[in-house]
Amino acid sequence: MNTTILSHPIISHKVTLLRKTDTASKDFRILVSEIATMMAYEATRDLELQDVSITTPLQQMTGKEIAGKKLVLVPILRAGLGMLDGVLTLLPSARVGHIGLARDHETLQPIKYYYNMPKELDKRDVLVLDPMLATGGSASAAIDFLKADGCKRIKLLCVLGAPEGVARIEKDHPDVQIYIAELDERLNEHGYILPGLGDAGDRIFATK
Ligand SMILES: O=P(O)(O)OC[C@H]1O[C@H](OP(=O)(O)OP(=O)(O)O)[C@H](O)[C@@H]1O
Ligand SMILES: O=c1cc[nH]c(=O)[nH]1
Ligand SMILES: [Mg+2]
Repeated sequence: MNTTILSHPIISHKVTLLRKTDTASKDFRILVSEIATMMAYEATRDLELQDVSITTPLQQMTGKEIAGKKLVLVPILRAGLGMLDGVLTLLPSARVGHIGLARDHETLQPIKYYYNMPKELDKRDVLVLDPMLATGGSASAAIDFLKADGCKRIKLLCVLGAPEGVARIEKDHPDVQIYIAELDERLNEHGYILPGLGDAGDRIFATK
């Protein structure tokens, strides 16, 4: 299984606050960002290190630093933008690409309306950011576009995942490592995650 469910009391506490109907957009944004920082911490556990010679105030030593390859963060618009600053807190030198996708309300198919990536994607590791993995259609399409651009190492970070979405990514993209904060129960007839948190984009940007 390529899916890691982050199991941490602080994350659970923050996800519960996110889910509550009466959590205002201002607080919702802060919580998504904080959860994203913690998810990025877990998703970067295997970053390559290299030795570096440094001098402390007392002596010389060989320390460790992150080896050269720059990461690319790819939020799926809109809701993925809510995770971006939180991940950049941990990885301030990362490059950022954007994919705009909106689910058609009837068919639930993702419609692409924007795509802009940094150069040399084939040489970089990519973290795709989207708080919601529902049917998995949007994340799967985003990963298709990135692979078509040469990406070889992709991780997907989502706050909530439905079993249907996790299964879809594991089937379409078995090479992609998935990180979710919590695995929910199922989708409803409109493709919303249950118990879920509603429409993440609308809650982040106060559009409803
Ligand atoms: O797994 P799926 O079934 O594809 O659903 C998940 C997608 O739906 C939401 O985006 P939405 O289409 O609502 O766009 P928004 O971020 O602009 O609100 C969410 O942020 C994901 O991108
Ligand atoms: O529950 C869901 C499903 C898709 N997109 C959302 O924002 N929420
Ligand atoms: Mg939305």
